[in-house]
Amino acid sequence: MPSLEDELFPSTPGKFKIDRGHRQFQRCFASTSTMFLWALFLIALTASYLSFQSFVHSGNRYLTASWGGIHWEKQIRNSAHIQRPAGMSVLVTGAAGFVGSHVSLALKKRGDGVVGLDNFNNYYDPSLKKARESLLNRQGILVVEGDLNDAALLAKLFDVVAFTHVLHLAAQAGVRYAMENPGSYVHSNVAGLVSLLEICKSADPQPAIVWASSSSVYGLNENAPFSESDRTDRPASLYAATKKAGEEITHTYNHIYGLSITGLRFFTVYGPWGRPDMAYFSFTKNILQGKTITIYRGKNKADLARDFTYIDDIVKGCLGSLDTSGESTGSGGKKRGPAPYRNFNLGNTSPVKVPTLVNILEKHLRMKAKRKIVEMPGNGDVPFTHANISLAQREFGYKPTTDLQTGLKKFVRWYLSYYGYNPKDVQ
Ligand SMILES: O=C(O)[C@H]1O[C@H](OP(=O)(O)OP(=O)(O)OC[C@H]2O[C@@H](n3ccc(=O)[nH]c3=O)[C@H](O)[C@@H]2O)[C@H](O)[C@@H](O)[C@@H]1O
Repeated sequence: MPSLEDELFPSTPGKFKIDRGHRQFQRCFASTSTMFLWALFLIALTASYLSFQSFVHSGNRYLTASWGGIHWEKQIRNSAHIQRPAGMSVLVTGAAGFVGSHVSLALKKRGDGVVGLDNFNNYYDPSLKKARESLLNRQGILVVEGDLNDAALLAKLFDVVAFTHVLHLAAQAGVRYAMENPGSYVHSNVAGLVSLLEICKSADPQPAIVWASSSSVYGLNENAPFSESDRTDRPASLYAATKKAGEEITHTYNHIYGLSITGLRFFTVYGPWGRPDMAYFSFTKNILQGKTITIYRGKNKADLARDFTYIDDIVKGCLGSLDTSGESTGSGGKKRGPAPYRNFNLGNTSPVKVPTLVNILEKHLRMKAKRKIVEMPGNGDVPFTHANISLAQREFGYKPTTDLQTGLKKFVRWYLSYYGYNPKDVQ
């Protein structure tokens, strides 16, 4: 009997004499077998294509990912190592940021373990973030480069270290930039937050979470000073709206999964190593360069005012919040009982008008500002902020001690040395 191969590609046509019925049967059999073979061939081809694709995909991840591996895991463990009795191991998101870098150093200094996470985006000069990272590295703190939305990376970090706390400071900050790039606020402050909470809720043990909300949640609130019990349902900017959303989102994770949550409403934080996008920082730069600064003014020519809060006071507030956070009650995605849910104002309690801020800078810089006063554009700004801090005072003894004069003096000194000015030429 001819082989199937012979039947498909006969080497000598007409070699076999077969009757009609038999031939028809053979043709039919041959075409079924052919189809079967083709099908097999196609399945094999598809399977090898798919496995090749998955190899390329995972290979890419290993080739391009800046994280993973035994050495990397060892670095993470060392960085998270606790060096005091009853200390904590804290994952600090936004660790190369202004507040993140200061609190990371304070935690490490008192013997807590710290691992940083930061995506080093270019919202403002990333070299400043890298400089802050170098400071942290020198104190034995590792900052992992990665985004909150990278669930695989977050899961890996929790695989390697059973963090007791997460200090979540990574965010798209800035009130007015939200009109230029709204998507970045949703990406970091909403999607990124949920991505982080998903990992935290599934972790076993679950960490307690302290995170950065904002004084901007008070929006158009007119009760002064602002209390945590005041309305926060009238945000004036998309930035504020995403922070308010964060407060609601964290509430659901507290309610469903038993995560301990503390939201901190920061009031216009300033100081050394600060954010170049903020007014006190850009005013300093422009005054030094002899450029005009724009000062916004509210309705009826009323000056705008902010409850400017010095970074060292904020650091104390963050530490106090972490120390009193209480524990998450769930594990592996299951709630076992109610857990704390708190929101605190961290402000200075003494608002200062923006033109007064400029006067103070002029004094420390010994230079006159070229001022241009313009009506506040409808860009998300609120006329004033003023914190009532009695809740934080009661809960963890929060008491700001640095006034704007003193704080700006320290900032200016840092600014001049960081950017290489000779203070004598200026002051
Ligand atoms: O407290 C907060 O919740 C917020 O504080 C700051 O937001 P903001 O108070 O607007 O701080 P700046 O951007 O430094 O502005 C301070 C004041 O200077 C004014 N300003 C700003 C820029 C400018 O060119 N001219 C000017 O007069 C603003 O209108 C505002 O009244 C931060 O940028 C936010 O990330 C933070 O969440």
